[in-house]
Amino acid sequence: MADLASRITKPEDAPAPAAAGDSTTTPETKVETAEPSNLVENEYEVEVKLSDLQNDQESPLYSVSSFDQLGLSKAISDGLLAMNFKKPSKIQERALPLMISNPPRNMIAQSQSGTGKTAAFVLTVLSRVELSKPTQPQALILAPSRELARQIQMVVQTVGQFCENLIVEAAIPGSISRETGVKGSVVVGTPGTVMDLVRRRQFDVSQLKVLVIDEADNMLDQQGMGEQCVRVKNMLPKTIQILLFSATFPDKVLQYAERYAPNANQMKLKQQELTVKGISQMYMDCPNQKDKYDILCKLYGLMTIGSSVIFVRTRDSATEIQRRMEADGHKVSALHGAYEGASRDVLLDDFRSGRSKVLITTNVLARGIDVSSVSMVINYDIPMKGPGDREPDAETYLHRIGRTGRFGRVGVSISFVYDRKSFEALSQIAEYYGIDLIQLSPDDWDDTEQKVQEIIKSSRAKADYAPNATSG
Ligand SMILES: Nc1ncnc2c1ncn2[C@@H]1O[C@H](COP(=O)(O)OP(=O)(O)OP(=O)(O)O)[C@@H](O)[C@H]1O
Repeated sequence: MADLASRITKPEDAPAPAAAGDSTTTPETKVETAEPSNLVENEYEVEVKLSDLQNDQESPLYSVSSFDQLGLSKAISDGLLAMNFKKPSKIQERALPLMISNPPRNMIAQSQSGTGKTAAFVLTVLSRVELSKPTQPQALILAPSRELARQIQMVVQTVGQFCENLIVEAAIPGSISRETGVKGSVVVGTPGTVMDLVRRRQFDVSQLKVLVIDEADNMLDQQGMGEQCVRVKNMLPKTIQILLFSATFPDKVLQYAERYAPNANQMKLKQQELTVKGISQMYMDCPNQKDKYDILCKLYGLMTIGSSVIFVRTRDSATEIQRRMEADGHKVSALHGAYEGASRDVLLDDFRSGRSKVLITTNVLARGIDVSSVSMVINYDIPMKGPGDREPDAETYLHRIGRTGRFGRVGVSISFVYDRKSFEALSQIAEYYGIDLIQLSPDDWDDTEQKVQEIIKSSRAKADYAPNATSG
């Protein structure tokens, strides 16, 4: 099978694990291979500090300025200080001045997963809100899932903790009382619920100044929530400032985004710049479909060193794997769309706090979810899209693995392949981003364990340098 994939490398050609958080800058960047074993050791002995990364021009966390230079109010700056945000990341430093300047201008902004896009738009929103009108909705942030909407709501509240009278409401199923309607200056919601609230006249959108769409490529996709987002926009004031954010903007969606947010400033990345180097991307060559489950169980010990997310294709397989793993004595949780909202909230809260360490889920949590203790992501099924799941879904792959390696941390992703279709799909994804995947073999468990463990352990060591060990 190896001839199918020039991008998939055997262990002996594998690059040494990357230093935490610096971004891939060129497609062919490889670690020197003269003495690979030494290089690997060196990587783990040298601890990379967040401040070093933020001084490294190649890193997406690099910036030359401080938050003080960005013209934010004292209350907002105090919020950032309380969160221990010392310096902006690249996207924050570059996009913020464009977004908060007047007259307001639209923005389409792309930056790698885990590089602080949320704070970039949250700071803009907080800069625009008049706190003297605390119950008048002035900013609307849309996200694709209830979990992401709740997480963003929490970030707005945390950054805005010193903004007096700031009320941040979540517009997700079951959160807004019919009697009162929406009564906050900042509203974070999912498109369907927002549309219902506006139609029922429970959400006064007449004074909205900013519309943010997070995960915008996914949200504007005509196969997904595109139509709903257009309807929401049509209900809003024509002068509203529109900010579109994502780690991925495939060309087709970008053209559409440019129409949705006309005359926008743009910050774009090249395809080969999208992967985060702190994530060591590996793949497990499973003998067949049936063996995937046993291999997963064998990995269980490694998965619980930090926290892990296992992505599967369907709700049914999430439930089935959970059932089998629990029957085999493993402690895991499953979260997907079939659960009702309140139980989803409890499940994710348990995972955030570390009460549960292994989460089995579908694409519902592929995007945006920020749990910094996640050190491993498993693609139990390679993400596919299109009719009959024919094409590899490169965007979803990137968002899924981006649940680890947050803001300069390191992590591991392991994608399971077992037949020609899954192998080819993964090869195409690797080719698309210009990445070299490291092969793991189920026949050499010592080697597998060593490779994965080294990285996970170094991620724990580096957690000391990170500003907030578990956030969101
Ligand atoms: N300037 C900063 N200094 C320190 N930590 C930061 C800074 N900005 C953001 N962070 C932290 O980095 C983590 C990742 O940020 P965030 O969730 O906004 O990433 P993102 O770019 O939106 O990722 P994704 O594409 O996965 O949605 C969060 O835990 C956040 O608190």
